[in-house]
Amino acid sequence: MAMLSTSLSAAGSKSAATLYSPPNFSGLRRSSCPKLENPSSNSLHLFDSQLRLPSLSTRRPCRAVVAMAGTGKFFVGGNWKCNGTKESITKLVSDLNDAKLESDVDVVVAPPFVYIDQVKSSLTDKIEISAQNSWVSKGGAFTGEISVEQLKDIGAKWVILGHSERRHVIGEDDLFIGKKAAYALNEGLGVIACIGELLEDREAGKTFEVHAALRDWLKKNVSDEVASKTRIIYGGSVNGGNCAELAKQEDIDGFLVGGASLKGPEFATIVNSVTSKKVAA
Ligand SMILES: O=C[C@H](O)COP(=O)(O)O
Repeated sequence: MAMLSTSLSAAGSKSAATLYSPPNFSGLRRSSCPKLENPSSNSLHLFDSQLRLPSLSTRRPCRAVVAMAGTGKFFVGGNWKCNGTKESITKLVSDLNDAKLESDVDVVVAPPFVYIDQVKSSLTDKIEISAQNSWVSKGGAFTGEISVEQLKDIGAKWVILGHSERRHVIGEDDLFIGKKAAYALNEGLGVIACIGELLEDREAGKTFEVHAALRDWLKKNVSDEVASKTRIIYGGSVNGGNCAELAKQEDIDGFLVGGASLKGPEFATIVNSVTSKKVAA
């Protein structure tokens, strides 16, 4: 498997939909977007830290206004991973509070557990808080774990599950991640579920095919409504320089950003890349 890159933001789930009272979603997808002339050379790759985006300049612009899936809102999550100190996080929160963010974007940040309370009490309420993990069931004698109930108690609205770093470094598997996701959703926490594509798909530039296949899978195995409501977001070296081009792509309903989310102004640029999605080429 490749490193994490594709995530399902499960805001379409019943529980999360209740939490966020989504407005009328159109669920419209572009149907007339022309195919890339040379998908293998033009397509984006999902990458780890060694790999970088290929040039996007040869990508043929899509002459269509993109209608977002899900709530109709772009979704940008900042995964701070195991980074930060009280001091650096104070600065990051201050930069985010000062930033001008497009209003029609769901913005979420995921600090390390120990800083959630600090962030929650100092960050603008326009940005919601996510955890980076949660326990698979109700809390109890599970040393070192954090329960969904505790996350809700401290004000978190989301949790990232299935991140490749937890799959490959910690050893979590699909079954365990699936149980965690089910528990969190059932308890009313939004889930950002991460699904890595195969390395050979990534290297063949099939990232967008993976996104489309995910949507098709949901359609066939769950329902048209869930397929339409689920936001499929992209993660993997998204930054201030490549976000606008990435945002235009069909079946990219937002981003999960790692390193670039640690810099407030750059993260704001990524959030505001939604404007490029709204512009008809
Ligand atoms: O959770 C985020 C992904 O692992 C991407 O991280 P990155 O933007 O630092 O490549």
